[in-house]
Amino acid sequence: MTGAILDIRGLKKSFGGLHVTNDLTYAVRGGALDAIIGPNGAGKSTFFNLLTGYHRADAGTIVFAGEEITRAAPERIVKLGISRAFQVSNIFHRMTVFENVRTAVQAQTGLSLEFFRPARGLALDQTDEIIHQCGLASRAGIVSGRLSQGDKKRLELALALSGKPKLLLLDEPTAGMSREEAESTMDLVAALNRDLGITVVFTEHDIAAVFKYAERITLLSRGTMIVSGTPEEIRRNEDAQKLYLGESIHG
Ligand SMILES: Nc1ncnc2c1ncn2[C@@H]1O[C@H](COP(=O)(O)OP(=O)(O)OP(=O)(O)O)[C@@H](O)[C@H]1O
Repeated sequence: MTGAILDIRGLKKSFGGLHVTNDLTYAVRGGALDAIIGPNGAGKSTFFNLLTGYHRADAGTIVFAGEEITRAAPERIVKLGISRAFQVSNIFHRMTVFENVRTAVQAQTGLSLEFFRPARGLALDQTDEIIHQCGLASRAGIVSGRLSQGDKKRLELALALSGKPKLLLLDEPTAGMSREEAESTMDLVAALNRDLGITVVFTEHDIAAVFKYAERITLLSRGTMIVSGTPEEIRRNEDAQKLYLGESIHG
């Protein structure tokens, strides 16, 4: 793919005898907002674990922004610009929204705010900016444990932004949300993609969100890519219908 920010060829990973990632070739255009779908156990999380260096591939290559990262350590991959917002929350629930984001920004800069005043000012500016970008300004002083599900997801996105990512990986960003919260969360993801130019790849079981927001959809099953295309192409694809979508998108 020309203009690909992520280029994956022949990626393989097995656990015991189970081929969880099975000769996967996949590319993402810089600036894209793409979805990965598939049944439970299809290998979506494992794929993200390989991308972030949490698991080591058995074979194949992963190239990100022109650099091979197949065997890179997680810290190196984060530094190069891949950030992941987890399905399971990363938030410190007793801290306020502001304190959570400031802590993440501070961890990213690696400087102590207590001893280095210019760094402190920069970190506070960046904290404010991220809180605004994520629509959390009116929640900045609230203890994070008290946030609604939708606002918790906004905070997770804010924490992911602290690393100034080029590529954001989202595990089921609308899991456990009402329809309104899901829409509002995906509107924010789309805004971060459009306004900040961050490439986004998200996994999702919420098919309505996938078809509304994704520019390209890739269906995985048993660790293999079954089909990848525009929402319209996936909607019309017989394998996608048979393996995953069933009747759910006809209406
Ligand atoms: N560390 C591991 N050791 C052994 N098996 C694993 C490991 N991680 C994942 N698996 C297996 O790999 C398969 C794919 O799991 P994975 O979590 O990647 O799927 P998924 O598509 O993300 O599923 P879901 O939609 O339920 O989140 C499953 O059969 C799982 O049990």
